[in-house]
Amino acid sequence: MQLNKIPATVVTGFLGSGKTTLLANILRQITGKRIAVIVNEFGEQDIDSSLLRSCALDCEEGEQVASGEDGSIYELANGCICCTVEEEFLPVMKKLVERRDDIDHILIETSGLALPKPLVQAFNWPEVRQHCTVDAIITVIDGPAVAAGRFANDEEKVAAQRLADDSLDHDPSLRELLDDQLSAADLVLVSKTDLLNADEKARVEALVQARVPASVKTLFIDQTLATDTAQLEALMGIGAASEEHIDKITNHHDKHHAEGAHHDHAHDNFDSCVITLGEVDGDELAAKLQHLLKTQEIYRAKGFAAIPGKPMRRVIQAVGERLDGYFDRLWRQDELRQTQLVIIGKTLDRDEIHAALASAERLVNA
Ligand SMILES: Nc1nc2c(ncn2[C@@H]2O[C@H](COP(=O)(O)OP(=O)(O)OP(=O)(O)O)[C@@H](O)[C@H]2O)c(=O)[nH]1
Repeated sequence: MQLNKIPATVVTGFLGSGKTTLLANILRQITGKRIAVIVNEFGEQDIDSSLLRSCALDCEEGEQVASGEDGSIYELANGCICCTVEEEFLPVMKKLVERRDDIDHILIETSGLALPKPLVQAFNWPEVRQHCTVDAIITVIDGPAVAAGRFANDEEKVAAQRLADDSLDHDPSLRELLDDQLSAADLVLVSKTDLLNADEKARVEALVQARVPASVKTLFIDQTLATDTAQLEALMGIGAASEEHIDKITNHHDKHHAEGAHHDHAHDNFDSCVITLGEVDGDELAAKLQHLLKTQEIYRAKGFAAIPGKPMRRVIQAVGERLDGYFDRLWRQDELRQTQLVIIGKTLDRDEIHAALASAERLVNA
């Protein structure tokens, strides 16, 4: 029976593309809907749920986010949601189904390295199918990163490059991840378009269009989405019932399996580490991190810094080489004032990273 199923929106997209920002905007702006949130992170520290939780509290809408015995936001243990569907995702969905009278919508953020397909297939399990439907799979892609060719060059360039030199093709695991995350999309959001000029926008659009069917819409978004309640509401009412056609979607990952090739998930090539420090000098931390972003293969860094004399915690966000920081909320009395950063990349030298960032701590203690 289709009536009264709880709609679930699955938000997917590469590391740092803007998924948590989208969820935070929805939680702040969509009032009057009780939204349950499931987040899954790659990396051993749940930064996103902390950001979302503080956003949900800011909203002063206690009822807005469905509250569960383990809090309003369900965190799935580290790693990749698509590999742990049965052990982790299904039990959470069963809990939500039990509480279905208190929930109007479910928002699911996959880790930046996950494929949405196995997760959406879980909506066809009898216990879930009866009560929930996937309203849409929304794939967020980082406009500036795609425009810069981080995942794949536009088709003409790729063809020309292949002719010239096979080795010039981009990291195939990133290209395949982009393809696979796009192949499942019911809607594509190109984020950070405030950082794109018209040519770059056109390039990104062409690249997306080459990878999704004509029926899949692409929307360009920027920070103005934060207050565009009508648009945010529209994103949650797409009605795609994605679980009904998910099996038909083919992707590189399934193809490799079908060919019997030994092929790991994209995330198997990625490393992550957590750096924990005490209070740090904010400028020194930024300078050292900026240097590391240039010299190590770091795709993503995020976390919180404790700055001496500052009553608020500082959020640290890095995507590629772009580093950003802002104070989000007061440190709570029961919280340890410490600095904690999750770093995600390839072949990371944890000791070098720790030593570099620890100089920001030494400066405070000097
Ligand atoms: N300039 C600009 N920055 C943005 C926009 N959307 C997100 N960002 C920034 O991009 C960075 C990453 O955003 P997140 O929303 O945390 O990305 P994510 O996809 O959740 O990241 P992971 O969970 O680590 O995969 C943050 O510093 C955001 O502030 C945008 O529209 N414009």
